[in-house]
Amino acid sequence: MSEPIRVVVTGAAGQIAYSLIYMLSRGEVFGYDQPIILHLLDIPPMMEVLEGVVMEITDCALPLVVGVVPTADLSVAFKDVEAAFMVGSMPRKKGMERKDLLSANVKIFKEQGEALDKYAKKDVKVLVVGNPANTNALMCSKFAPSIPKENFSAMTRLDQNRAQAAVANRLGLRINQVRNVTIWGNHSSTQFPDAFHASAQINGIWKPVAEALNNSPWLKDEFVTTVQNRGAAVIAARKMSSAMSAAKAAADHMKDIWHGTAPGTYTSMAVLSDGSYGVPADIMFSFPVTIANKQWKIVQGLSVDDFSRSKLDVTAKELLEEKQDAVALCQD
Ligand SMILES: NC(=O)C1=CN([C@@H]2O[C@H](COP(=O)(O)OP(=O)(O)OC[C@H]3O[C@@H](n4cnc5c(N)ncnc54)[C@H](O)[C@@H]3O)[C@@H](O)[C@H]2O)C=CC1
Ligand SMILES: O=C(O)CCC(=O)C(=O)O
Repeated sequence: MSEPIRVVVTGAAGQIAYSLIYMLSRGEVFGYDQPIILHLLDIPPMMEVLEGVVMEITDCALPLVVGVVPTADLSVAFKDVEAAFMVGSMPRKKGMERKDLLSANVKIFKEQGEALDKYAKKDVKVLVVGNPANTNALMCSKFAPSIPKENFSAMTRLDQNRAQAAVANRLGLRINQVRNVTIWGNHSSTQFPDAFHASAQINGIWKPVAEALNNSPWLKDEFVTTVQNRGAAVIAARKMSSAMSAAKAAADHMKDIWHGTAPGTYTSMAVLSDGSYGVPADIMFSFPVTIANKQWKIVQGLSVDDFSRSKLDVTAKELLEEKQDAVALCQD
């Protein structure tokens, strides 16, 4: 067995963490032979609830969990961690847009960025889940200057999973018979779910999804709006935001960072824009990426027609506005 790694989950007493911790503890992310020490951070009023979560982890009798550190202290939570799931923050309620959470949440990511900078391993991989995830990730990285910016990403994998599932359902295929659906931009209702570069396996042969769907207008309208608004639809139905699917997506995202993407496939994550595809630099924008040796690379050379261009521009504009607001909030 390898040496244990330290993994922090923030918002550990909350609903996403409740599903995520189990997946991590089973070995689904870091490997079935990788022991872990779980660092579980929440705020002081949640310590009793967190104690209950710790009891349950113990009672699961999970061989890979060799230590659990529940805490409300940032210096303990981030000490020597190699992977960070930044979930802890307020979720939106019915009728809110995710960016409405900026004023409530961004300072959490400022403070926790500073703590990562001080206490975490310098090669820590940081996944921001808490909304508005892209801009929180940007600010978190800005307040952790000693950690490479490339180590920070924000989660759009849930949107990708939703999009992949929607295409598979439409074509009557299994989920693994659809690949390379991309989410561009913000984890918000301006995101652009793009199946124009995706493929579907039909009768054993991979072909473009657009061809499989006979260039159906669905790909430009209902598919896009359904994925954009899926989070709100879950809130309307459940009266709480998505949690099981969010935890699964967080696990998928970090698993790809740890083990890489499969040949011929790519995945979506919000990473620091370098100006690829005409996207402004220095915002956390979701791109298609390949990953090897825990390093991502933006997939280059995908065609962007006028329809896609206008979608990319709208979501980039929103991220620039969020960034401006976040910078102002973090100056207070
Ligand atoms: N990027 C994505 O695709 C998704 C993002 N989200 C976001 O994830 C976040 C968490 O969602 P849930 O787990 O459902 O919320 P929740 O309310 O069930 O849990 C959040 C937890 O964070 C804790 N928390 C609050 N401030 C904290 C701080 N400063 N430090 C540490 N912990 C703190 C709370 O006490 C609570 O236990 C929300 O912002 C939500 O909008 C949710 C689903 C998908
Ligand atoms: O929609 C929200 O604001 C919370 C959950 C979420 O981000 C999602 O379901 O995509």
